[in-house]
Amino acid sequence: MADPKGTLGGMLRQARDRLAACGADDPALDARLIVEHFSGSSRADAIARPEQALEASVVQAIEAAIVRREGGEPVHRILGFREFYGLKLELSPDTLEPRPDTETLVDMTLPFVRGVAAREGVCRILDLGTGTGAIALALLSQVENSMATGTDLAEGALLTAGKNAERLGLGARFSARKSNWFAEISGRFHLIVSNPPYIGTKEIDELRADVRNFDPLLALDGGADGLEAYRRIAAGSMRHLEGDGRIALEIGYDQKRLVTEIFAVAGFRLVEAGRDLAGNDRVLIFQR
Ligand SMILES: C[S@@+](CC[C@H](N)C(=O)[O-])C[C@H]1O[C@@H](n2cnc3c(N)ncnc32)[C@H](O)[C@@H]1O
Repeated sequence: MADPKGTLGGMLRQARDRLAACGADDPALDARLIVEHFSGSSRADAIARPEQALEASVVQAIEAAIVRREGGEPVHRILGFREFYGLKLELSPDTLEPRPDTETLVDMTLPFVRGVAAREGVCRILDLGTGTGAIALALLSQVENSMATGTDLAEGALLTAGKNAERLGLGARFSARKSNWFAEISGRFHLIVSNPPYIGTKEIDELRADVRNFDPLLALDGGADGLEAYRRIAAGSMRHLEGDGRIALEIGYDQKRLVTEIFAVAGFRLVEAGRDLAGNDRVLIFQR
């Protein structure tokens, strides 16, 4: 009989037990993601053929991934990709790992993007701080007559976003541009979206270790009170938004009132607010 450590089922059990012992939030899921990724197997394989033998190099790669996970590295950082809105997005050290909560922002803006695309023939989107390209690419994947510019200050993020767009067949409708918020942007857009850094500088140390140690600081640090990016985005939006355009923002759970005030001073009113999967205030949509 094959050494159970070298079989698909045995490896899954071993990975799950080790990750449970180190306190991972969801050891069964992490084990499955790691084993499937490095062995090229599927969930169905694990059910139908648990005795399937794994090559020594595959066992080694899985072992190495488990050690990284035991050390606190998030599972998607180890795999190098994360699913967002049904899209497989490559990650890099310069990109935030896109979060399921951000899908709320995509859900809430899709009807507007569809409406503009149907009415005007095209919807132009600006995604400020695009990271992996998550928000822009999700919208482009859902609405054919749309195009997006994704900006970031991190060149590594722009490279990754561009690669994601190409791999997903969205490259012709996505352009990545290095810009400090609006600094290098010209023209007007129907929709400005952003999930900017919104954690106050002093609160960064209090974040969970897996966020603090593996998401890039540039993606997290929103300045002294966490609101610096919103001030910059509010200040530039009037010049870059079409007359009947919308601004859709992800916010921290306690920032709704303050961000609404910042945009009111810049001439925008709140037209919609949404909560995330846990019921926290998470998305604000503004227009003139
Ligand atoms: C919270 S992450 C969001 C990434 C992505 N949009 C998402 O939702 O997964 C914020 C992004 O803003 C970028 N960023 C930070 N400061 C910036 C600036 N001054 N100008 C443009 N982008 C900036 C970061 O590099 C990071 O990619």
